[in-house]
Amino acid sequence: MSDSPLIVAMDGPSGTGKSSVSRKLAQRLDASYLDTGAMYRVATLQVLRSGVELDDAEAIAAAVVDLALTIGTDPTAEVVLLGDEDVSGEIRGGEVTKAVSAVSAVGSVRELLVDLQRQLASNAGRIVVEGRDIGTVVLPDADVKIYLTASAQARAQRRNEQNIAEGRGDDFDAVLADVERRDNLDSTRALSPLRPADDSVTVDTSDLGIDGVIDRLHQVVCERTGAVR
Ligand SMILES: Nc1ncnc2c1ncn2[C@@H]1O[C@H](COP(=O)(O)OP(=O)(O)OP(=O)(O)O)[C@@H](O)[C@H]1O
Ligand SMILES: Nc1ccn([C@H]2C[C@H](O)[C@@H](COP(=O)(O)O)O2)c(=O)n1
Repeated sequence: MSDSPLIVAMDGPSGTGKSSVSRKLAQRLDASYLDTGAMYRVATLQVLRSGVELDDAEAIAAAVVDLALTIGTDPTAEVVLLGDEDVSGEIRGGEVTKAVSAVSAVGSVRELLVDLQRQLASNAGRIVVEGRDIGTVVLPDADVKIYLTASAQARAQRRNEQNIAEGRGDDFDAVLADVERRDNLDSTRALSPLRPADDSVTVDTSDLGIDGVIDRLHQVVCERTGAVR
């Protein structure tokens, strides 16, 4: 068991496997895990419930001022609460997924959540943090920065298989269109757009299984930190 501080920033577009592999990598590294996408999804759920228009940035900002978000950092147990309500399932649904890029493009939403992300990371000591702007904006001094990529086709296929397994239907074309739409919105927005940090290591997961990706990422962390594997 290591107790030396370690921050791993994991960024990349939707469906590259960030959540699946970050959670397992964190366990292998004896570290905490933070899913920042889940935080933007909870903010989006609150915005949707408040009924404001998604093109009204001021109203979105007002809707999240009192966001009662609780997010766990234990990689073996997902905890995502809005107030006392477990919203871990609802935030993955189609309504939130469609709206999340619009809400996450609003500056005050980002300021609120980035502050919280930095606090959680600094309290954890050892942590894997995944999102879109972790290596570039949230934790620019992270010890290791990884940028996961995969073709849009591979990502849509994975997401569609996940939808089928979870009873959310089988519509590859719609899933691919949503993946491409979110890639475009996330990488072209004015604030903290999705892009690799200059000092990140890019890992293409298109032709790797989950275990192969985790082995590769563990190797990168060991190489970058000088740890023995
Ligand atoms: N290397 C892989 N090979 C096959 N399937 C994978 C691989 N990585 C992830 N998956 C599967 O792809 C789906 C999406 O993975 P995951 O949710 O981890 O991606 P993500 O990058 O976190 O996406 P998002 O940013 O949208 O949350 C899941 O069903 C996961 O099991
Ligand atoms: N650090 C982050 C994390 C996420 N987002 C936005 C962009 C995504 O489309 C959305 C949902 O993330 P996911 O659950 O798919 O990882 O949240 C962001 O802007 N910055």
